[in-house]
Amino acid sequence: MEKTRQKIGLFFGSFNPVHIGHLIIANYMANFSDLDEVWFVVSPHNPLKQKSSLANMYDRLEMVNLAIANTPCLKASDIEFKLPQPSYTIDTLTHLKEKYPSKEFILIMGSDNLVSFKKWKNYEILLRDYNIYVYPRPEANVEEWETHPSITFTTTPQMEISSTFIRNAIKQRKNIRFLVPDKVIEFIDKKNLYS
Ligand SMILES: Nc1ncnc2c1ncn2[C@@H]1O[C@H](COP(=O)(O)OP(=O)(O)OP(=O)(O)O)[C@@H](O)[C@H]1O
Ligand SMILES: O=C(O)c1ccc[n+]([C@@H]2O[C@H](COP(=O)([O-])O)[C@@H](O)[C@H]2O)c1
Repeated sequence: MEKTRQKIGLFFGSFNPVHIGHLIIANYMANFSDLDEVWFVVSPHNPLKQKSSLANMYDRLEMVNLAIANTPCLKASDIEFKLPQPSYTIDTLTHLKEKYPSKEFILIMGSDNLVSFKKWKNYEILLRDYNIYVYPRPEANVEEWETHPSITFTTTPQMEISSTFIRNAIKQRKNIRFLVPDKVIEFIDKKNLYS
């Protein structure tokens, strides 16, 4: 019997650091959609973001790995570490498609990303060649994309925190337990990150 292509959802981010907002989305998509796996693609440098208070990419990758340990449907990818920076999603997807020809890659993004999507490099090609699963984020007006054939809107539980909030909380010596997995907190403490 012919095996269907494995469907991989790609969740791109700085993960500076990874938090339960990211983890809830990734695990939900891997379990409650037609995706087989979700890969966290750690971006060394987001083309639309400032570099200040950005932890080293290897530390960010390690924090993702600690967070998803023992969860086979979730993986971390360092594919962008070897590509020219800043990392443009279209280039990463082209590279992944060549490296894993038997897999189908689907982009996962929050509706907030869709609002600024026209600023992304070659966004028309992205839409032509890939499917995108969009999950809801607050106050994002995505009306113009609602009937696009490459875009599927999903429902996911929402947890409104951000890495910025976590970094600020650490700076103010607040307790971030339950917002970030314990193993990641231990790593942040050990490496003295964001303080
Ligand atoms: N609480 C959350 N729930 C769902 N998605 C989120 C949440 N926080 C961030 N995301 C999304 O996850 C992806 C990766 O996020 P990123 O690493 O930039 O984290 P962030 O929390 O938005 O970071 P920062 O506060 O540093 O800008 C982005 O597409 C972002 O929109
Ligand atoms: O390819 C682009 O032009 C592009 C522009 C902005 C963002 N991205 C990707 O989207 C990811 C999430 O973006 P953000 O701003 O929500 O953190 C980021 O890590 C990049 O991989 C990609």
